Amino acid sequence: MEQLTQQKCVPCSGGVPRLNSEQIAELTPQVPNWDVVEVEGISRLVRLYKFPNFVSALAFTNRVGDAAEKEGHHPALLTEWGKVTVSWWTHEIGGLHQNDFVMAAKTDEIANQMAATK
Ligand SMILES: C[C@H](O)[C@H](O)[C@H]1CNC2=NC(N)=NC(=O)C2=N1
Repeated sequence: MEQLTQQKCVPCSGGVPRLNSEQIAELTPQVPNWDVVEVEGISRLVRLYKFPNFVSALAFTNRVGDAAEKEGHHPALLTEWGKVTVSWWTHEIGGLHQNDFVMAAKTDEIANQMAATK
C-alpha cells in the first residue's frame, strides 16, 4: 500500500464510517509516535512535539497549518513555548478516518524536515 505521506486526503463529508478498532490497529504502526486518545467519546491521534523556543514552535505550527489548508483537513493545535500538541480527527464523522493518519504522517514529515534544516 502507498506510504501515508504519499497519500492525499479525500474529501470527507459526513456519512462515511469511522475507522473501527481493527482498521486503527492496522494503521497505527505507520505513525508509531502518535497516541490514539479518546476525548469526549471521540478518538483522535495526538502527538506532542518539543522545540527549543516559542519561535520554532510557532514556525512548525504554521507549517502544519499550511499543509492542513492544502489538504482541506485541519488539526487541533496547542502551541506553547517549546512545544506543540497536534491532534487529528475528522469532525464530520466524530472519529478517525484514513485522512487523519495521512495528516499525522505528513505532520511527522514536516517536523523531520525542520529538524534536518536546523
Ligand atoms: C467545509 C470544510 O471542508 C469541512 O468542514 C472540512 C474542513 N476541515 C476538516 N478537518 C477535519 N479534521 N475534519 C473535518 O471534518 C473537516 N471538514
